[in-house]
Amino acid sequence: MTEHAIVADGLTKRYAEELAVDDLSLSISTGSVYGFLGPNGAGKTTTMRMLTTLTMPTSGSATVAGVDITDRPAITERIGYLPADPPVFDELTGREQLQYVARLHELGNVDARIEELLARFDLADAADRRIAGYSTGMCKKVGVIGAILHEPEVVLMDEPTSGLDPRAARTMRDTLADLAERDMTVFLSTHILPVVDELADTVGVIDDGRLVAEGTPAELKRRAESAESADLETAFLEVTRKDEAGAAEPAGMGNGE
Ligand SMILES: Nc1ncnc2c1ncn2[C@@H]1O[C@H](COP(=O)(O)OP(=O)(O)OP(=O)(O)O)[C@@H](O)[C@H]1O
Repeated sequence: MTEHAIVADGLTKRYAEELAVDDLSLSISTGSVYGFLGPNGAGKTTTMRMLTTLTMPTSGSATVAGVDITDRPAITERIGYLPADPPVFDELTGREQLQYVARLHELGNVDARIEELLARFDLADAADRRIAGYSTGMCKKVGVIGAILHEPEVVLMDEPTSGLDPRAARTMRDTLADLAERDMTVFLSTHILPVVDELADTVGVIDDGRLVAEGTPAELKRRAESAESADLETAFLEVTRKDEAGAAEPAGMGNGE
């Protein structure tokens, strides 16, 4: 196992005039939970899509689980990805969808693990109904189970708790904590800051495609100007605050000193 589960070096993605991700470098320790925050349109999904081989960087490089992101087959085996809208087939049942995922990963018989995960996410009763009749949250749960079924080394999740009711969101947070306990690296993008505050070892804040702050949740809170009562939301608002020219101020970037 490599010391760093995710390493990005100058990762950049340009869409025509839009510089979606700008010279992003990351070094994320194996077994840690990394909370990736940023305003709408900051470049979070684009970053995750590059790290999961779904889109090619314009320049820069990265490895995930020790594999270069140009090696799609090897990466696919080692990572799990939950996009904001999980890719599920409406015509399948939840159980069939997960059996399909198991076949894609050539997992052999994982029926017991599927049952256990369905039960954990309170989906056992719906497992034999077609996904077409599922709610948004139920689809999300199937997507989550599909992303972790093959016990990947690194799991990247885009808004894993959005659309989940409070009990399911709790289960999701417990599951993510449990995965990290088992040395899986979790890269988590969300707008729900308490989730990051609770789970993340390190937080990175991206704004206009650039990493504008990075540190532990406690460090980011300490660096907020109103440090006395600062929470992660205050810290987030400060590091993503725009100056008059509209550029993010580089406040808060550093090594915590
Ligand atoms: N396929 C694409 N073609 C052109 N522009 C794109 C494409 N995908 C993303 N962008 C642009 O890149 C920028 C970053 O988008 P991205 O989806 O990565 O942001 P995000 O941080 O995930 O936002 P949100 O929090 O709203 O999901 C945005 O300006 C977006 O319009």
